[in-house]
Amino acid sequence: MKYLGLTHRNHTSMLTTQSLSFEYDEFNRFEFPDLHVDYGSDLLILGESGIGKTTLLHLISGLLKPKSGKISIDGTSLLELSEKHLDAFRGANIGIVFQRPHFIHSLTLGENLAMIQYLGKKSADPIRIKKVLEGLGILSKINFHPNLLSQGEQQRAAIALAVINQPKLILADEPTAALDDKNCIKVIELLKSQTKRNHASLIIITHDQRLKSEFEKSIVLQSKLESFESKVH
Ligand SMILES: Nc1ncnc2c1ncn2[C@@H]1O[C@H](COP(=O)(O)OP(=O)(O)OP(=O)(O)O)[C@@H](O)[C@H]1O
Repeated sequence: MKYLGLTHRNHTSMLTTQSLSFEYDEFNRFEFPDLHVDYGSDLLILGESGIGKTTLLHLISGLLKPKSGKISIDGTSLLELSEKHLDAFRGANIGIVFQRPHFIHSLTLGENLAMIQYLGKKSADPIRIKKVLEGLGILSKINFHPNLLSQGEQQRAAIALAVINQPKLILADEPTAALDDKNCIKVIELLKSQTKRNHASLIIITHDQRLKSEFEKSIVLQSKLESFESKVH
């Protein structure tokens, strides 16, 4: 495995991963490059379909357990947390923009956000909900059920779900895959501005080459258990 160092290893990292490996089966084995993402920084992780991008994102968020390696987020060693504490840690510190948004369809958009506050053990904060929706240009949809939102509105609502609890780390899985160029840039700008507003760090994983020019730091996952290459533009 080849890995060219990307960011500086230091104690200011929001996220560090070390020697992460994972396997689903003998055909799907992965060794991932070490990541270092500083507080307030962005990182783009590129790679073609099937290379292991979603797997890496699920490892970083604790949804999958690695075969070996270490993950530290804001100084907490993820793999040392019990299941219960891991769920609570994720709810409070990590916001995930999933490839397909995870809404509760029987609740309105506002109620979905209130539910995430509840699950993240945050106090109910309707003012914060309105502020986030306003920042994303969808405050008028607060009382709508998610299936009544357009695709672009659903994408923005997915960002609202990820940032509502002011997570320290925002992970976005293919947030622009289904979007035209104009909306692609818009969504990236929204993710970046929401990240900045929350003083958080942002990791985007994608095969969308259009995003390359939008980020200073990027990593390319090149092939399973072979070579990973990283670049700084
Ligand atoms: N539960 C599973 N069991 C076995 N193999 C799996 C499982 N989940 C994913 N894989 C395989 O692992 C590989 C990596 O999957 P992953 O979803 O991480 O790729 P990806 O880079 O995110 O792809 P895409 O860009 O298409 O979403 C794929 O070949 C996939 O078939």
